[in-house]
Amino acid sequence: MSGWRFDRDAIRTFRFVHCGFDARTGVARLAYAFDDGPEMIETVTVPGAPFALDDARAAAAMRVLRLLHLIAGVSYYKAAVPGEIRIEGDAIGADTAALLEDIYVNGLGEFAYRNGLDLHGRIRFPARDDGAPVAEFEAGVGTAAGPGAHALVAIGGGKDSLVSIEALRAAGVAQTVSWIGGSQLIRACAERTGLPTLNIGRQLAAELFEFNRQGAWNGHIPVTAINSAILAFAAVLVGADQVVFSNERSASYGSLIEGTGEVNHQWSKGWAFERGFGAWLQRHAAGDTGAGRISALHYYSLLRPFSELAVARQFARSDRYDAHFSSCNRNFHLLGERPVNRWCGICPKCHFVFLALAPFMPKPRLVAIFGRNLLDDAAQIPGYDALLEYRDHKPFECVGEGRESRAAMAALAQRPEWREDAVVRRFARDIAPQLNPADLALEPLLGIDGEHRIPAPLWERLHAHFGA
Ligand SMILES: CC(=O)N[C@H]1[C@@H](OP(=O)(O)OP(=O)(O)OC[C@H]2O[C@@H](n3ccc(=O)[nH]c3=O)[C@H](O)[C@@H]2O)O[C@H](CO)[C@@H](O)[C@@H]1O[C@H](C)C(=O)N[C@@H](C)C(=O)N[C@@H](CCC(=O)O)C(=O)O
Ligand SMILES: Nc1ncnc2c1ncn2[C@@H]1O[C@H](COP(=O)(O)OP(=O)(O)OP(=O)(O)O)[C@@H](O)[C@H]1O
Repeated sequence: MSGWRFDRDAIRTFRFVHCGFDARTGVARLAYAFDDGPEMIETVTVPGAPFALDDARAAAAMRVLRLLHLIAGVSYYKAAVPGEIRIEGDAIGADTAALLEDIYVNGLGEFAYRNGLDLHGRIRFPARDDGAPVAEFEAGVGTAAGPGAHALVAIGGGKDSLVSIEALRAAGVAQTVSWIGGSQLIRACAERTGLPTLNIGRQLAAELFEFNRQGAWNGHIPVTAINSAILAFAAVLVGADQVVFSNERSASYGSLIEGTGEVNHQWSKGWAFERGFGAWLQRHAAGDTGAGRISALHYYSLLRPFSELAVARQFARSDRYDAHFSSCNRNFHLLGERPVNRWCGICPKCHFVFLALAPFMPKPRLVAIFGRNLLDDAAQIPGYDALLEYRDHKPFECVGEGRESRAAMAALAQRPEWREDAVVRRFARDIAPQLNPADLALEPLLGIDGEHRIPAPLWERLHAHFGA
């Protein structure tokens, strides 16, 4: 509407206006608006069009697209966090509303904390009255990944997804390495795998950036939830029966903030999201329990049973990606600058990944990857203190638990090649004496956890690969 001005405090309603998919072009359009303001249209482009979908697949695609529309709305909703959410068109069920409330409240946890907002009780998705909530439906999880399975595997350019890709390769699962957005770094890693690739386009509505300039609320959003929904939608279109992410056990634990409690930057990488989202797909898109469902659509994280340290150990077993990968998030901005040499060397992810790999890699190899030794630079001590949860909380980033950082540092303090380095020496002198030595052992943190959604036959085949 011409003349409409963005005023975050005056906005009352966030509207999910409509969503649609053109099977001839592969373009999905997701439309949102505040009050009677202009439509904000995000597009997602899946290569491989035109798509010829039978009735069941077309119906499943529309259901997953609808969920994608509702999840991706979080980027726009956050700009004003109005008190009312309105969904135009068909009403959603109570279980979908509950999943969305979970994603918005927890996925915007860091955003709310940093902006001094309280979203609890504020975010309500209107739902039709379904009667009793639908029971959790996990059927089929244990039977997938047999012959004929085809996985879309998310790749993020870092170590985690590369560990999963190599594990699936070893297990003989057909996989398409898939990513969202235009990152050249991710493309280089994907090409290095030598496997088929799928690069999905995503364009945020230009209005959002304009609203940001006009004073919108801004902050972290649950990007893994959005990427998961995009890949689930793509899986239905291309006929894949699995969507595989690489979120480790450690992702389920947030930063403990005094006076606030736990705030998890990476909530949508955690177990609670995986369970809820995976069960929703099973219930609404897959299974032969009703008309218009495809036979299977399994969503799981292959690394859920492992800690960050266990994943780092696994990654260190091969040097295939040393010259290509980076976990530094500064590579992935939509706008603005990127680090020149893949690792900025000063952010929490660079700090953590260097530390997590150090116990498992020859020192010269690690220093060659990063182009410098982060543990022999006294200027990095405050960054490492936060990782160690020493006089600071764990950073709002995708890093391992404090106990993992402390155990890795303690292991290095025993190694002649590391113990004289500035950050390690300072840990051994000032921090370790205050800790219980029994809590600093590395080995117990490398164990496998039973909580995961990996299909049972696949998990059995993976045991040998992971040396379990
Ligand atoms: C690359 C990055 O870390 N970006 C975070 C940063 O955003 P910034 O403003 O510096 O730049 P851009 O990423 O270019 O974004 C520009 C604006 O666009 C909006 N926006 C972007 C993507 C989106 O999906 N929705 C959006 O609304 C937003 O208004 C931006 O200002 O700081 C932001 C605020 O804290 C973060 O939200 C940005 O994080 C990105 C969404 C992102 O993709 N981050 C991943 C690298 C990331 O954090 N991955 C985690 C997974 C965490 C999770 O799932 O929650 C990981 O490494 O494991
Ligand atoms: N652009 C993207 N498109 C699709 N999936 C992505 C994208 N970025 C990240 N992911 C996926 O999201 C999950 C979390 O990302 P994360 O950054 O932790 O993993 P990574 O890049 O594989 O490893 P690292 O932790 O070393 O950065 C992973 O499964 C990753 O594959």
